[in-house]
Amino acid sequence: MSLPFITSAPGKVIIFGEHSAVYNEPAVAASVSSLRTYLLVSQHEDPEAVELDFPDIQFKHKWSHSEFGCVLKGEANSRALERARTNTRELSQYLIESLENLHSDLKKSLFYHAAFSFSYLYVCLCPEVKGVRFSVRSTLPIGAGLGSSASISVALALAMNRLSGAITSDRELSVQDKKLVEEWSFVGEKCIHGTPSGIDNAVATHGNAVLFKREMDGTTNFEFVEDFPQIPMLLTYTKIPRSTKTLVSNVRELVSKHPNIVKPIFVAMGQLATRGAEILDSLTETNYHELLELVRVNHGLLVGLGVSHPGLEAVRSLSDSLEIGSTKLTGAGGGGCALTILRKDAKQSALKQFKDRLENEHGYALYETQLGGIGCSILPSEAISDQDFERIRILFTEDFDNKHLDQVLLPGKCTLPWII
Ligand SMILES: Nc1ncnc2c1ncn2[C@@H]1O[C@H](COP(=O)(O)OP(=O)(O)O)[C@@H](O)[C@H]1O
Ligand SMILES: C[C@@](O)(CCOP(=O)(O)O)CC(=O)O
Ligand SMILES: [Mg+2]
Repeated sequence: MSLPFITSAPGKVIIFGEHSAVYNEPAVAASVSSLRTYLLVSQHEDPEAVELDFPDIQFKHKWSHSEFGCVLKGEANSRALERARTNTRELSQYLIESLENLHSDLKKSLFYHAAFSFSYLYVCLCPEVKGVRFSVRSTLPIGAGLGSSASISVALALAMNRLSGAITSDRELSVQDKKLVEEWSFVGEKCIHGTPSGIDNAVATHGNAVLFKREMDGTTNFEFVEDFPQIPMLLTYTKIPRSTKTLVSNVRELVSKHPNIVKPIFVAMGQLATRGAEILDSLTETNYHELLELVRVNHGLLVGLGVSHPGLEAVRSLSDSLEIGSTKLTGAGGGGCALTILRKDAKQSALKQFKDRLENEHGYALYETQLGGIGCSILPSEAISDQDFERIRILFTEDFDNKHLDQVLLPGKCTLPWII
């Protein structure tokens, strides 16, 4: 496999059905193609090194390839690895324990899940690869409910399947390629937050917008919402940190305490998502009002699950009082992002007041971004000149702000010939 090459995957916005998606209810999500994770895979100066650089979270770690011997060598390990490679529906307990030893120095840190997810995919997909550096940069806020965990899992899964030779095309990513990326990025999501539904990594893989459902038997069904309408919306990033893993496990506790109360909430959310997908598939002036209603009801149900936050309620109540539209939390909640679908008759003065107050009184960041667009993509080494590589390498090593990354790398906007 010739180096360097780059993979990329978008973030996402869940429009209807977060949390209930984990309990096999349908959910609707759309990619946010302009907010992405980028992974540069390049030659390492040390031929034995496997290095992981995450400048966005100030994390860098270099392993010597021999350190993975505790997972790769020996009969028992080979059998466990074979099982982990063939059965991706649940994580291999054996691998989890072996990798925990390898990462014992990181166990308590924020970086543990990212390093664990990387190593699990590495030992399963391309364990013989060494003398390589994996550098990750995101224009996507991390831990914000926009699917950064899924986006990095997709970028890693695509890169490692490329390194192993499982994905070779230099023209386009086939349906089979994307199925492989979706399957292994789901493993990456599980390493980061335990019991994902799979909607985040499915959207980050395929792009566009999907009505997604994970069946009881673990298989996934999804239909693309073709020609996803560009609905006027605002994304508010509260910058309130939270962990999807914690929020999802809190909901799990609630449903085990009150199954007869919480399960009907999940069913209602699933109904909401199905109706929402129908409306988005054939949006009209009349059913647009119903879309706003579904957003309002979905948020109320999420509040009932205990996954909102006073900082999110500030956004929701301001959008209500200014009558600009309907707001719901998006992603796991607990902070992170809120999605406001705007009324067609929202007054410009009210919109300006909404943005000014959230930015100046709360310190929130607002994104006016399009939904849908390009999913995972790869820039093969043949498409990267030495001059391009030098410019790109600096983007991954120096502290550049997001717009520099987008100018050079954003698929569909930059001049580089990304394969999608
Ligand atoms: N660019 C990145 N660099 C390193 N780790 C990342 C990056 N993006 C995501 N992660 C991992 O994903 C975790 C956030 O995932 P999660 O809590 O599901 O939030 P969300 O998916 O909403 O962003 C981070 O704590 C980190 O482990
Ligand atoms: C809460 C959930 O429905 C979405 C999590 O989204 P995020 O990691 O907060 O971006 C979990 C899932 O579906 O995997
Ligand atoms: Mg996540």
